[in-house]
Amino acid sequence: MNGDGLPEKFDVVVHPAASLNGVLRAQPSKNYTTRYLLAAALAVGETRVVGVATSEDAEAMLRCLRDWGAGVERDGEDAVVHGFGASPRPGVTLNPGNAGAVARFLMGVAALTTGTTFETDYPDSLGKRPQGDLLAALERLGAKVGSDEGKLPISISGPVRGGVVEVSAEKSSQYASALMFLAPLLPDGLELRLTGDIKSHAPLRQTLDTLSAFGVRATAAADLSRIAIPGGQAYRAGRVMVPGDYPGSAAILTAAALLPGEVRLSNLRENDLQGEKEAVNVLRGMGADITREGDTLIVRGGRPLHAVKRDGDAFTDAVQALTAAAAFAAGETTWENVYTLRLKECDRISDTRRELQRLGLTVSETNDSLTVTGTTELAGGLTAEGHGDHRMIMLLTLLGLRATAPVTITGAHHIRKSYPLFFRHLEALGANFDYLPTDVP
Ligand SMILES: O=C(O)C1=C[C@@H](OP(=O)(O)O)[C@@H](O)[C@H](O)C1
Ligand SMILES: C=C(OP(=O)(O)O)C(=O)O
Repeated sequence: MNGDGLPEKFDVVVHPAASLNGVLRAQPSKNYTTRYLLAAALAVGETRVVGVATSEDAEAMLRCLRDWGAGVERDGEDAVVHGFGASPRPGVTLNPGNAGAVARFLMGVAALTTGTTFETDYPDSLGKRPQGDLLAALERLGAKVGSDEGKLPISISGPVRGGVVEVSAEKSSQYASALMFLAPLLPDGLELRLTGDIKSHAPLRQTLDTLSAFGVRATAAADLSRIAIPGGQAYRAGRVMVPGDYPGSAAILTAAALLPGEVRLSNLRENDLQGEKEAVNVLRGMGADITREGDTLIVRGGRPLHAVKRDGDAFTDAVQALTAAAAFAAGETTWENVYTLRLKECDRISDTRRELQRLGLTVSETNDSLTVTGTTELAGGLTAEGHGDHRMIMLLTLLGLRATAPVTITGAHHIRKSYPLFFRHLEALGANFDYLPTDVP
């Protein structure tokens, strides 16, 4: 059993739900948890990170920071971090689990050390994701880098001085964010030139926001193609509060829109840089009834939805959840400019197309888009593959809630990567699940 009271490994049976009703508080943001914990470790002194996520990705960051020499204590829902400043311990092997952002941010910072090795216990997921563009930028700065053809396991040795450096932002924004965390602690800072068609602008702005919260100066062009961070700065220890998580909440909001009832979701501030905040407008554009009262969103569900065509890169981590809305929206919904979804925990274009087709939906893909034709009835009554991907599990769960017969999802424990209480939250709204342990012989 885990903190969520669920088996260590399990498949989930999703029972169709007639309605969803109730009040929830959005969990803490994944992207701000990883950023604030790292920035706290890069500061000298004590930082209290108020309300950190309890997900596997958050744990991965905490574990790696401890291994690098940070003091980390949990105090209720907070983390109290004693940072190592510009001196993470050299000669350490870090395991970032299955967390892409954690792995990449730490790889950037590893250039402060005279040697850090990265290994993952998720060789079939994080182990397959590309790191080459970040490694190339680190090499251009003078770091020594070893890798398995641009993939984990990876070793990085500094020190580096900094200067002007190009980094491709075409496959992931996380490479540039990694260098942004490194920059202020280098003697010469970094003047980053982001090359290629820049993806995931929103997380880059969250990184700038984090630097600013820790007193680090940075300037960025409006299109983010140039980011300058002077060297010789220090991260300022203090107190930061993690806001609510829009990517995970997008799944709750979509579930609430798909079924009759009224759901209130609090802790989602309006003035927030998470791109997945746009999920609210996407759902509204599809016909959902969502209103806001301060930090609370109110969904009155069960309205008929209609298809939309949107650039999904702006809300990359909400595309899977919104695909569940597309599955029941009249017409053809297309998510454009989503090539990078192929490079996440699974191939979120092809694997999604296959799972949805098996469920009876009409779906097509191009290299960088996904199109789903909505249906009024989904039979269900079969087993779908979770692909070890928390966001695929969220999508399939939402489809199961609206299906005629139950849908079973394999490897549903991988939900814990970002949203351990996902099933518990839906249960609180009236949904019904069976958990089938898969770790018993
Ligand atoms: O910077 C971050 O914290 C993240 C950036 C995004 O990745 P890409 O930049 O690879 O799209 C996002 O999908 C990921 O979940 C978190
Ligand atoms: C892709 C994701 O995370 P990461 O890149 O940090 O592994 C995600 O949270 O959907």
